[in-house]
Amino acid sequence: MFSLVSGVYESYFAPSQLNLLVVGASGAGKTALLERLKVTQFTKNKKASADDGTPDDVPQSFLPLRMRHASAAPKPPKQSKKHPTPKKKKSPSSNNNKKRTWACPAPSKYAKEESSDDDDDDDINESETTLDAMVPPPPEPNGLTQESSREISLEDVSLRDSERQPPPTTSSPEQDDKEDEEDEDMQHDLKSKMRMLPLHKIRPTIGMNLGKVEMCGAKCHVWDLGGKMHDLWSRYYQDCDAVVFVWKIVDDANPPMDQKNEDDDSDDDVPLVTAAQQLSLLEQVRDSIADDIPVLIWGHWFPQQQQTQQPKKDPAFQYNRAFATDAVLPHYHNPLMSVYFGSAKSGAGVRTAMEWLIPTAVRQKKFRDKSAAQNETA
Ligand SMILES: Nc1nc2c(ncn2[C@@H]2O[C@H](COP(=O)(O)OP(=O)(O)OP(=O)(O)O)[C@@H](O)[C@H]2O)c(=O)[nH]1
Ligand SMILES: [Mg+2]
Repeated sequence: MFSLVSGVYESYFAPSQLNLLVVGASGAGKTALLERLKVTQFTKNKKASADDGTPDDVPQSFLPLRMRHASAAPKPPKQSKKHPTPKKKKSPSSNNNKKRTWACPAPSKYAKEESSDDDDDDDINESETTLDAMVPPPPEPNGLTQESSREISLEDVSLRDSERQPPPTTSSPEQDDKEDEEDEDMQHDLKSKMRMLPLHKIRPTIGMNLGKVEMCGAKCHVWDLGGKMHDLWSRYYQDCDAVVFVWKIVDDANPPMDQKNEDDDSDDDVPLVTAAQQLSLLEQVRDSIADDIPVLIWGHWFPQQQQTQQPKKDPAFQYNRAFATDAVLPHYHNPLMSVYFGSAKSGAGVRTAMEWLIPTAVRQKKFRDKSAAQNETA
């Protein structure tokens, strides 16, 4: 009887849980986007509910081309609890009030194994985030155990963002703070009494940042992976429900002055990233992610890129040359892939983009769960 009641609750009333993977070239603005998500006010009636498009309602064009979970062991229809999280500790470098913890974003198949003393974490605090977490990636789909995965996991990386020295900057902290205050005026969809972490405090990610954000009624575990670790991204593909590919809008023929060359040894400057490199990365991700996983390409516009080496004659011309939709979207129509533009700094476009992605991901997840259950009974 209890299982029946809990099953009904899980199916119809419990909030959805999603694993959201954020990837993109180093310096593209993934962590900045994560920070923006935490302070963004989403539309109340955009809640992704169980009724938000049942699998039966999915048009033929939404049906997956490759069923990711069809051959794998079916997942439970819902994650009743969130991933196990070791005890939290404050990062020594933390200069704000956010909690910084070490965390393990274990794949959903291990969710059952977590202990009951994690219950106090079940309610996701939207402002709670695990920054700079060095975490073991999910196990390989080829049967590697977690232990063996750890041998080559991100834990092996000895550097932590928090242990680094701040980069040499041309502006003083006072100037940065003043700029941040000025930016307050142009914020979009900001939660009341909330303020985004200042951009100059965001360090390059070594490993992964785990953010827990509630968006459109879904509890999302946001995995923000370091761009320099793209060889390890594939470990997360199997267990994600949606992907955000952060595309920094650049003009290869006219790079901004404040970018550095790849050969520069310093990790702290924003690396030079070209459209060609990003396209190559995007192709790798797209080839590896199952077709039934929604992919949001987030075209990230950095205002300072207007300071290019050559004076621009026509901004519209330059913008069009920098980013053409044809370059990033496949030529076939895939309704599970979309491009949105905006800025993490101001929040412009963030709400709209996520209000497409999250309900789509919830619906796709329900479809996969139902298909997996059908395969099990067949
Ligand atoms: N002006 C401006 N700067 C931004 C914006 N987003 C990020 N930045 C800056 O760009 C730099 C890189 O941003 P990150 O969010 O750390 O980039 P990332 O993709 O997480 O990079 P990795 O962690 O190295 O993979 C930071 O110094 C930010 O301050 C933006 O919207 N506008
Ligand atoms: Mg980062």
